[in-house]
Amino acid sequence: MAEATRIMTGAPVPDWCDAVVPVERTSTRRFTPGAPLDPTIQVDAPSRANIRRRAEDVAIGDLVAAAGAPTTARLVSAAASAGHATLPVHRVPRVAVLSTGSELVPVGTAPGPGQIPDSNSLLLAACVRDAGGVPVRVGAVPDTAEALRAVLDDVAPHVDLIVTSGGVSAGAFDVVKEVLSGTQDAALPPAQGPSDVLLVAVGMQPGKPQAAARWRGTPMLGLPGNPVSAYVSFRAFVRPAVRRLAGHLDPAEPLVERIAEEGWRSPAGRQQFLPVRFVGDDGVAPVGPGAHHVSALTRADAIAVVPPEVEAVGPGDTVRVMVIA
Ligand SMILES: Nc1nc2c(c(=O)[nH]1)N[C@H]1C(S)=C(S)[C@@H](COP(=O)(O)OP(=O)(O)OC[C@H]3O[C@@H](n4cnc5c(N)ncnc54)[C@H](O)[C@@H]3O)O[C@H]1N2
Ligand code: MOO
Repeated sequence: MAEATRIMTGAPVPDWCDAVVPVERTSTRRFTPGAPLDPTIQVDAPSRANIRRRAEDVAIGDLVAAAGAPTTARLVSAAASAGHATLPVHRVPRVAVLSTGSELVPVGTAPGPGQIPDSNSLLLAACVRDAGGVPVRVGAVPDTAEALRAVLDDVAPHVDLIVTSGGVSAGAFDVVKEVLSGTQDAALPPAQGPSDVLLVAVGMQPGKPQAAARWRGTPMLGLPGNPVSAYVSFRAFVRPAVRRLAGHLDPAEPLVERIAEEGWRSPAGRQQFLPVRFVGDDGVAPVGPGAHHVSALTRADAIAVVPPEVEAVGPGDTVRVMVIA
């Protein structure tokens, strides 16, 4: 003969009880407010059944959230359950995105002769969001040093990173290069202009011309203007920076291995970033002859990253790819 008492889900278990039986498995069937409890339990109660033990989820000293872990809804719940009303977190980085080019018109405005829509500022702003930052989209800035300097002065104090597109190559109007190289600003101290300037040709294709600097102390990355180059450069250089600023401990792009279904050529001495689509379970193939066109990116599932010493990828070769989420 055993004794029983009524208990609701979540209530503390009296210390003389050693099991909990769901009401629908007793002769009472369901609790009715005010009705007397039927004293007869018709089931065998396996010992310890339906009792949640103290610390069975998390014990004192268990790790609930590792440093650098993303503050997901699940992590917030676990921390709250362990009694943490606040957590030390990294601020979501604010990233200014601006395009340079006097040929650019805002998206939605019909381009005249010699003009094109400023697609890069939308592309890069969306990439910043995907990377976990807040984009501050400045839009297009004409190719004059005065205009670019004024915009950089304006945004630098309010953001954690500035990303520009265009104006870093060898043209006559390569304005990012001009203002960073400081030819006109040799006398400006770093607090009023550029410092730590790198204007480089990176051994990659596309994306060869790149710039890195600080503007009035704020980090700045200058990407090439060609839209596919801008996208690939964002994935290679900017996304890891945004993730680092957001507090990720391992901000690098993960590469996964796939098998080339078709072969393609790769430039000697440059790391190739080629838009590819997934084929079958583990294959990839180039998206087509227009891989340097921005519309090709919409058909791509990943970017194949081919090392500089490889001049041709053959069918059946293993290639490493960055997946486009
Ligand atoms: N003499 C040389 N010319 C070029 C070289 C070189 O080494 N020597 N490099 C080539 C490479 S590689 C690239 S990439 C481009 C990059 O040059 P810039 O970063 O200075 O880019 P821009 O000339 O400003 O623009 C290139 C191309 O992309 C279009 N563009 C620019 N911004 C946008 C935007 N916001 N949205 C859409 N499209 C944009 C721009 O109109 C040009 O057609 O230089 C090569 N030349
Ligand atoms: O390397 Mo450029 O970046 O050819 O497109």
